[in-house]
Amino acid sequence: MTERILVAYATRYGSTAEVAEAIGDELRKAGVDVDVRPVGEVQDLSPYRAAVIGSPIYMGKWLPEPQVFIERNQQRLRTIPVAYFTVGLTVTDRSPEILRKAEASMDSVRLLVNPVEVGIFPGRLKSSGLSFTDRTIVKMIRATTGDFRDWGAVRAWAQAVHQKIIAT
Ligand SMILES: Cc1cc2nc3c(=O)[nH]c(=O)nc-3n(C[C@H](O)[C@H](O)[C@H](O)COP(=O)(O)O)c2cc1C
Repeated sequence: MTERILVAYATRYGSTAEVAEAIGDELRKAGVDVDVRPVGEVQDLSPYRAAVIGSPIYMGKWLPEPQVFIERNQQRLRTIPVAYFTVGLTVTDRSPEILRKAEASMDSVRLLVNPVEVGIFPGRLKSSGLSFTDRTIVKMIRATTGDFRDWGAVRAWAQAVHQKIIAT
């Protein structure tokens, strides 16, 4: 079987795409071929030995695209190791309650395909470039803007995922 791994992601403002690229880089360092793709561009899963799929959280939920992708491809995904990652701002606070809520954003996809690993990472919120609706929500909830991504944690997680994949 091929050693190629897919890292597929959804993003609205690019921060999850960069997390996906960092995961891809780390897997490449471990010696595997990796494709990092927006989930909407993935047509065929047959080349892949494993898949890492991630989304940012918006209003407590994953974006729809990766959920639809997992639902559509659940049969194939159930035959290979799959890992999920979630990017959100609340999880800069690593308290159990906050992490449990962030975990809940993956409940529906976990029911479809059980992952070998999950990762929850702090993201980035920019003050400019947001859609009108998102800007309004950010103002309303007085969200803190900034880049809280922890590249060390992302890379360590990618290494752990690689270990799980080769052990499966
Ligand atoms: C309108 C809006 C709603 C958000 N809702 C949540 C949320 O419910 N939980 C959370 O942890 N982060 C939330 N965030 C923060 C995003 O998950 C974070 O900024 C993420 O890094 C964005 O990813 P992207 O740049 O790939 O789109 C929200 C951000 C916006 C703009």
